[in-house]
Amino acid sequence: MINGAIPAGLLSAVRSERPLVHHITNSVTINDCANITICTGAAPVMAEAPEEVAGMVGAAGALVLNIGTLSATQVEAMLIAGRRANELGIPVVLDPVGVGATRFRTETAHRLLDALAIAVVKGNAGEIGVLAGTGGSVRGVDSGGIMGDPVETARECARSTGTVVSMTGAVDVVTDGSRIYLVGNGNPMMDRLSGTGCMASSVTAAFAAVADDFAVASAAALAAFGLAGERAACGARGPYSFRTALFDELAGLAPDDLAREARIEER
Ligand SMILES: Nc1ncnc2c1ncn2[C@@H]1O[C@H](COP(=O)(O)OP(=O)(O)O)[C@@H](O)[C@H]1O
Ligand SMILES: Cc1ncsc1CCOP(=O)(O)O
Ligand SMILES: [Mg+2]
Repeated sequence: MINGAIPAGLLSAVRSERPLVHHITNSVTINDCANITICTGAAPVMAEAPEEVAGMVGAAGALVLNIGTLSATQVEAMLIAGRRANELGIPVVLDPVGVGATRFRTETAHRLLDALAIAVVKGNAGEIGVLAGTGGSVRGVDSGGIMGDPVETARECARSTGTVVSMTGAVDVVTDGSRIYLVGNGNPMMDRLSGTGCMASSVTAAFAAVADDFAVASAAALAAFGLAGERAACGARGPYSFRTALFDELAGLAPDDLAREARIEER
């Protein structure tokens, strides 16, 4: 297990620095992403007009590119914002929502990975399997699973893309291609809501904004989000009361709680 003081320190840093997290994201979960960013302790802004994204990202601590409801104009905006973020050294988190489901999504994900220095790719197992080229299936935005070993899939994706890969699931796998972190926090209720994957990217970006090590930041973010999910599940009557509790529990999560209850195993 990695020492809980590490994720706890990052959560404290998010709360004290309150970084701005610029999102170019989908129209389904955009409000959830804004609010989970606030509950983490950071500040969200959603801006996607090509005319303003370079200006906006200049004030940000991290940039999220989420391809959930893509359009050609959004791709243009992602490239402009991503290039400016790279010039300024601002970490970029790519959420390749539904990659593999259509040619447009797959081509766009590869185009972003080729054109930009992406710090973290955060996706579900199917999405990471597609990007790794090792076999993954995606139906709509849902993972249909992967061929082979999850750790090897994530590692291959990290190596082929040159990014930190954060692959979510019952146990999250985070790797930079050499180090492997397995995050055990979370609850199956998180899989019964649309948007928990997108929110995981927002939380990851908030942590990346205050970190130098994006693999550790990604694992810490998933531990914090997963721990909020564990606590939220306790009193929930179903997916929607769980959803409300998920925001409340993350907002109320103290760094000391995370220090004690984060379950991040280094392989
Ligand atoms: N069965 C599960 N047990 C615990 N946590 C889960 C489970 N399924 C998903 N999660 C958590 O829910 C979040 C979203 O993951 P996932 O469902 O894989 O993403 P997506 O919504 O992109 O398909 C992650 O933080 C992950 O750890
Ligand atoms: C349902 C849906 N359709 C396009 S984007 C989106 C949300 C996907 O969110 P998540 O991957 O976090 O469940
Ligand atoms: Mg997703």
